[in-house]
Amino acid sequence: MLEGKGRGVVATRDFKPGDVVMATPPLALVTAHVRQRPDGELVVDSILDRRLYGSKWFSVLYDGSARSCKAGLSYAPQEEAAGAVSSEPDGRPAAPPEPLLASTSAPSKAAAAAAAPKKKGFLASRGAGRKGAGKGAAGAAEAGPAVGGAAEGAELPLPDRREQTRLAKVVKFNCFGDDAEDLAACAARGEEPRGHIGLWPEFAMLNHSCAPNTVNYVVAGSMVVRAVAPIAQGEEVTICYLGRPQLLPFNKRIAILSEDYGFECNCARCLAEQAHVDKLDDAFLEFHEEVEERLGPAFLEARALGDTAAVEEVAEAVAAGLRKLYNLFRKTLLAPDVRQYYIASLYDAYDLAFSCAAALGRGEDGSALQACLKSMEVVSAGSDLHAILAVRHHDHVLATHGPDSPLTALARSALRRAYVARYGAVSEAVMERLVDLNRKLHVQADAADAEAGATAAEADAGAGAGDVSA
Ligand SMILES: C[S@@+](CC[C@H](N)C(=O)[O-])C[C@H]1O[C@@H](n2cnc3c(N)ncnc32)[C@H](O)[C@@H]1O
Repeated sequence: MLEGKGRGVVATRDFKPGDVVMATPPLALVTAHVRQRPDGELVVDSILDRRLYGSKWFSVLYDGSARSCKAGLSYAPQEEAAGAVSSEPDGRPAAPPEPLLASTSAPSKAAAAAAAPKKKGFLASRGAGRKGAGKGAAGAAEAGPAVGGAAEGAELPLPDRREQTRLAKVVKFNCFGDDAEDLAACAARGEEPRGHIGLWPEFAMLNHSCAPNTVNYVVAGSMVVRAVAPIAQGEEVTICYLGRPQLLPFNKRIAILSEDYGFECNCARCLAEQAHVDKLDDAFLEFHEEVEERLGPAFLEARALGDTAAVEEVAEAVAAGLRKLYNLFRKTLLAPDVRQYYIASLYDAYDLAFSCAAALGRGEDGSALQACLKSMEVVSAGSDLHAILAVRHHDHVLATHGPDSPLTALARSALRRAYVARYGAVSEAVMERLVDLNRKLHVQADAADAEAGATAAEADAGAGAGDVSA
């Protein structure tokens, strides 16, 4: 039990960055094609179909009520024989269930009715926060039989409506999903990455921080949680529930966590940002709004129209806003760690600076890259974005300063730190392979971005809307 948080996970020994803190199989798992994230209701259906609600986990997992957060857990990790997953006491299948493909199952009426409204509340809907997360079923090509799971529970009667409602809430508050596994690692293993959503009960015991000390992702159906900072014995192990919104200012993060998860975030980052915002004279929150509501949409429109002058205007406004805030940071003598939290919460502004530089054909924006990379190290170490930004930053510094520069050596160390946090202490050869795959991924993503811009511009030109030069 942790003050104000219900139950949580506490380290029973010291961990260093890259160490695996937890690797645990799912109780239920639904997969889909890459870039699609199945709906959480399919997890409810999978649990009902396979009679997995017989698991003891359903009597102890958080269901949104304060009472359920206090239920005692008699969980003791099983001694694992040669890595086998043993299970019987908690009703978990002896082997991880075969994932149910989203395309094989249409939600049952009962479960759909019982499931909570499809809003953002599924932990999964925030996942690792990639753009374009799809909901709903996968393409049929992958369809396969829904097998495995709960043969031993097949005699269980279906739960009544009230119990089904609770089950849907347990899924809502405890499941996790993403629109892909780690793309580079999948490519290295020759696997097709897949969108997924599932319930990993031990993992669901982890509480949230906006600057967590671990990163998590799915490997072959299991949830892997890796330390991204030193974790001392007795310290709480935290994950981030937010995905991409993790990079928003504290007021937005707090609102999402309160609305979707019903708690007030008191993590070190939220407290630090909140405590200092008065000193910044509202300039920080106003600039963020300006980027979100005016400059971001103006950039997209200008890029689609190929209006270079308008892109330039946006670039200048973003640069001026960031300069002004830096001066304020300096004047108000924000401590470096607090300043770093603010910089992380200005991620969208740096992202826009990148996009403007790319649309104007200027290549990488070195200072924006550095700020983004530092932000990742501080609040989102080991994330997929961290791995990609570390490569971009390294390649930019190498191209600008050459292989013998001390700056290139520093960039190389930052790259190594990112890869250790995400993939563990892998050999140089494996790291090189992963770096190369991530490099290709970001080149592809940039090309797709540019193409999207060009397509929009062509559509506009077709409608007689203007000059397509970008
Ligand atoms: C997936 S559960 C995590 C485990 C939970 N503490 C329990 O006892 O089952 C998510 C819920 O834990 C609580 N929680 C998680 N992180 C928290 C935090 N940083 N501060 C307060 N409550 C938190 C909230 O009630 C949240 O909805």
